[in-house]
Amino acid sequence: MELYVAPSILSADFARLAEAAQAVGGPTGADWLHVDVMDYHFVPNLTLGLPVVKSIKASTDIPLDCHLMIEDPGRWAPTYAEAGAHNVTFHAEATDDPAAVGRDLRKAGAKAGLAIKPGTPLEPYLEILKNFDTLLVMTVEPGFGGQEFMAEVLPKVTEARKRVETGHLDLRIEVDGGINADTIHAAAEAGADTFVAGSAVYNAADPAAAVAALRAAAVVR
Ligand SMILES: O=C(CO)[C@H](O)[C@H](O)COP(=O)(O)O
Repeated sequence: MELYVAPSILSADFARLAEAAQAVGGPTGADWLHVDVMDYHFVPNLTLGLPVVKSIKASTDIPLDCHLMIEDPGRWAPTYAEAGAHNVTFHAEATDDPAAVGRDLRKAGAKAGLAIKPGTPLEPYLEILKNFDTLLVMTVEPGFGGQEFMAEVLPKVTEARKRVETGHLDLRIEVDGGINADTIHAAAEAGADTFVAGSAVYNAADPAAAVAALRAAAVVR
């Protein structure tokens, strides 16, 4: 599967989000633009919501990868699909019926993503992965950028990759948190194909070049 790099605008200047999107554009730039939505309840941080997602959508052609770190995703996730997000990912821990939310997202016109925190096992969700287009395995505790990569989470990525192969699933396996030039290869070797990177992209002098370098570093030979 083609490797995707998704810069996280959590590490960009929130007063200049259109510029942040433009900074990672171009033929070797971002495959998706990762937009972290936080509500002060599911995680101890607050970022942005629907009006800002709509404005970002209007400012770029890069497909938006919205990561909802919010409570009650059954109520809110489809509204991000209606706002034009390409991919809407919510947390398994935030709902009793993640498969239903995944189905609703597809009905609303988005790709559906299921996220799990570092301490959440994958096993209870293996049988519902057919309702999703992306599995997001968090490699830090959700809430903040700039944290250290948790390599101990990678066996879940490998387990997911095995299920994709044995179950012939059309599922991207995304990792998010602490992804940089030193950690991306281990995540790719474990089976990830989609890589969110915030500080490694937006703290770089040339964010688009940083995206291309990350993609190159992820290649498993
Ligand atoms: O979901 C997130 C935090 O909850 C961010 O996307 C993630 O942490 C990216 O930042 P960095 O690459 O700096 O770790």
